[in-house]
Amino acid sequence: MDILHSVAKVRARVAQWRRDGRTVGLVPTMGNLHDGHLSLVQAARQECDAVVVSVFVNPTQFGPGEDFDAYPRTLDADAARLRDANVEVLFAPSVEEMYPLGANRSWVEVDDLGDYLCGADRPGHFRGVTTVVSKLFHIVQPDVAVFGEKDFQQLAILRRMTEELLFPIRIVGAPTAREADGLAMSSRNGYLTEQERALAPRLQHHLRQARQALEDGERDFRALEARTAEALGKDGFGVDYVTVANARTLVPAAPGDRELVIAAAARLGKPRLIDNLTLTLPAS
Ligand SMILES: Nc1ncnc2c1ncn2[C@@H]1O[C@H](COP(=O)(O)OP(=O)(O)OP(=O)(O)O)[C@@H](O)[C@H]1O
Ligand SMILES: CC(C)(CO)[C@@H](O)C(=O)[O-]
Ligand code: BAL
Repeated sequence: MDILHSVAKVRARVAQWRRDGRTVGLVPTMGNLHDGHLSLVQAARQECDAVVVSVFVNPTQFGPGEDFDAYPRTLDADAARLRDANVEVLFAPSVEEMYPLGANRSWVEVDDLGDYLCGADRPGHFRGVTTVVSKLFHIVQPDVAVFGEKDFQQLAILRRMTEELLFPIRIVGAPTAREADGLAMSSRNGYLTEQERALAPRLQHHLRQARQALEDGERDFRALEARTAEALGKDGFGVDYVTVANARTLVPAAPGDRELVIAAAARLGKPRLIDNLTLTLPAS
C-alpha cells in the first residue's frame, strides 16, 4: 500500500490504473479506523479492482465549538489496518492540499434533505461534507464510493448530490457495524468514560423499542418520539433529537408514510452519538 499526500500523486496513480483497465473504489473517512470503516473497505474491494481510502479530518464540516482540534488522528495505526485489508492507496492530504487558497469560497450544497435531524443541529455541516466529498470525487474519479448507513442523512445527501451533479459514480451504502452489545461503532465512542460506555448501548435499545412499537401498530409518530426521548433522558442522555422520518425525504413522518427511519442523536458525556433503524410499515 502507498500512502500519498498530494492530489497530483493520487491523480497519477489513478491514471495508471485506468490505462491498465482497472476499476476504482473510494472510501472517504476521517480516520481513527474501526471495524465499521473496514466493512466499507470490504464492500469497495468486492466491487472494484483498486481501492483508495482517504483519511482527512475536514475542517469545513465542523462547527464552532465542535471537536475539530481534538478529533483523534491516528494515521500510523490506520495505515497498518488498511495495509492488512490490502488497500492499494491511503490518501492522507493536509488541509492546505485540500483547501489550497485557505478560507474556502466555493461550496457544493444540496438544498434539500438538510432541514431536519443532524442538519438542524449542525448548521453548515453538510455543506462541508458535500464540498469535501466533491473534491475527493474530482481527485479520485472513482467508479464506486462507499459510505455507511450509520450516517443516514449524510448518505441520503451524498446520493442526491451525486445524481444531481451527474458524477458518474455509483454510491454504495454499507450497513451499520455494531459492537457485541449493539452500540454502533464510531470513532467518537473513544471519548466515552467506562461508565458512559456501559450506558451507550441504551441508545440502540430505545430505538429498537420504538421500532417494535411501530411494528405493533403505533401510528402517533410524535408521541413515540417524545416517549423515546424521555426514556433516553432518564438513562442520562442529553437528547438532540429523536425523529421518526420518511426514509426518502427525511421529513418527519406523516400518516401514510411506509418507508421510515427512526433516527436519534444524543450526547453522553463528551460525544454526541447518532444511530438509526429503518423499517417498512405494511400497507394498511
Ligand atoms: N459503525 C459503522 N458502520 C458502518 N459505517 C460506518 C460506521 N461508522 C462510521 N461509518 C462510515 O465510515 C465513513 C467515515 O466515517 P467517520 O470517519 O466519520 O467515522 P465515524 O466512526 O462515524 O466517526 P465519528 O465518530 O466522527 O462519527 C462514513 O461513511 C461513515 O458513515
Ligand atoms: C464523508 C466524510 C469522510 C467527509 O469528510 C465524513 O463526513 C465522514 O467521515 O463521515
Ligand atoms: N461521520 C460524520 C462526520 C462528522 O460527524 O463530522
